[in-house]
Amino acid sequence: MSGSFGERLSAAFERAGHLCVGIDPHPYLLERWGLSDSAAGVRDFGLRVVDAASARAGIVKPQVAFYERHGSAGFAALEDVLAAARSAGLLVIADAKRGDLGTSVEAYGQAWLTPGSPLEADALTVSAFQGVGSLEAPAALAIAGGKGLFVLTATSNPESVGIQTAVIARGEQAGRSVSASIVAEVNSWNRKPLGDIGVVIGATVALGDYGLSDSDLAATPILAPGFGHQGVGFDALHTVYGSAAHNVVVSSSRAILDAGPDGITDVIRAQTRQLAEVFSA
Ligand SMILES: O=c1ccn([C@@H]2O[C@H](COP(=O)(O)O)[C@@H](O)[C@H]2O)c(=O)[nH]1
Repeated sequence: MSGSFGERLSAAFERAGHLCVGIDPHPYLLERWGLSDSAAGVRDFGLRVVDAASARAGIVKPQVAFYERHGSAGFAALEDVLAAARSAGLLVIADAKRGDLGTSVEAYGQAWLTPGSPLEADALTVSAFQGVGSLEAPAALAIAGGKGLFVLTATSNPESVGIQTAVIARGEQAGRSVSASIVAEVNSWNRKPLGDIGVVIGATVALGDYGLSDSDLAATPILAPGFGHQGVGFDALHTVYGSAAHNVVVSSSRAILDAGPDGITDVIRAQTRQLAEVFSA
């Protein structure tokens, strides 16, 4: 592995496009895939998705919660899925949404972003509820080691609107929305053309409602759930993200996984093609 996370993400976009295949072994999907709702089932599911994604997409995003359901055996399964994805040359975003402060959040960073660690991924989703500054240690670790973070900023779920559009009352970010303050602070860690510390901005949101504009995101990687099962079509990409669309990791889980083990390769191929058309239009 060489280069910064931003460089590796740009290379993945260039090589394989912007699709990020979600690895979300929901119980209903395990049943549909003929697998048991067990650690062995989620392991098999993850490995099959990795196999289908490799050579057809550049990025995968395992949803850690579905592995954590199975305790230590689930984490062992996840370790195998992460290792298989990375050795297949896929960029891996662990969707674990970790957040804390001081040495505790530093330990989360070490768990997911240290080269050679059992749960090594290329990037980790994190929460800034304790302040973006609380993420300093994992951000420094990521930047030093060629890894990335994606900070929850304007999430795709409707329940988030109140808290994420709330206006900051005190401190250096006073007057900005919570989302805009997260973007401003994250950007202080980023360098052009594409930084290592990204944000999660769902495809279901309108940037303006959050006090954001596409020009704020010129060098910021954007992890974008909300496509497919949550209702947004790929053709909305430029409308939602404007000039920042070229930085978007287009996350799609159930809209791919619903195809089952026999249909998944065709769906990944089709979604990759659709996205390439959106970017070339
Ligand atoms: O704002 C957010 C942040 C994360 N997610 C996660 O992305 C996938 C979406 O799955 P779909 O099946 O494509 O809807 C899932 O793992 C969520 O936990 C999100 O949806 N929104």
